[in-house]
Amino acid sequence: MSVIRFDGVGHRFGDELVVDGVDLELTEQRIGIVGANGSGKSTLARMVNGLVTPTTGTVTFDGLDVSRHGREVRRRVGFVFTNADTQIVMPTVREDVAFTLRRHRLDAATAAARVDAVLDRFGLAELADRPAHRLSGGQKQLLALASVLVGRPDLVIADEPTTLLDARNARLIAEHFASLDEQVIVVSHQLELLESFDRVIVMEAGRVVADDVPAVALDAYRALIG
Ligand SMILES: Nc1ncnc2c1ncn2[C@@H]1O[C@H](COP(=O)(O)OP(=O)(O)OP(=O)(O)O)[C@@H](O)[C@H]1O
Repeated sequence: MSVIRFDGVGHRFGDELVVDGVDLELTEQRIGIVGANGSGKSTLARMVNGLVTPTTGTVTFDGLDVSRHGREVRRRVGFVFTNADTQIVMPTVREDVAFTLRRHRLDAATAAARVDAVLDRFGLAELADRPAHRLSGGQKQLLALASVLVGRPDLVIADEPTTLLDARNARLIAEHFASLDEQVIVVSHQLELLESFDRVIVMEAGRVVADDVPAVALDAYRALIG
């Protein structure tokens, strides 16, 4: 597993301090982040692959300072957003997954085989030639995950990947996240999704207020929100 370190990390948007003095060393395979709305979870997650730069302190991924080596880190760290529509860039399902590989310098046959394998893995093979924007919400989220995983990242970060889905699709996506071989960091309000994880971090007003195995951290969070 990769090692993600936060050393004295803070982030301000204007006058608002949204992440405040965070020190963390993350080495587990499945890491969850929970917290109330506006507690800084998304900002923290986005700092791991340089989508947001810390105002103070440093974030490193396997020793690489993310602020200085953003491109290299982003090659190894995939990001799945809440709204899969924002991630679809190509007309069809197959083209959208293949788009991730455009800079991987693979020959056409190898790239096609990798795309087919990931479409199969997520039950998208039959939809390969469909317009990506016309998939259901659950299928779009699977497509977003497939498009990230085809690039074989070391780490996948997902920011509330089930929020826009109905209960059935939320469960399906949750099961996928719980069974990935890759290292994952998942921000979620769906606490059941994180119960089988290795570690859960609880954020409150930009600070880490609990950091433990899920049974302990999720109880601390439930107590916090009453
Ligand atoms: N680009 C931005 N510009 C200005 N303020 C921002 C920006 N992004 C986030 N914020 C503010 O930073 C604070 C933390 O936001 P963040 O999205 O990290 O919280 P969160 O815990 O993920 O919340 P939620 O559960 O609602 O998604 C909020 O007050 C938010 O309004």
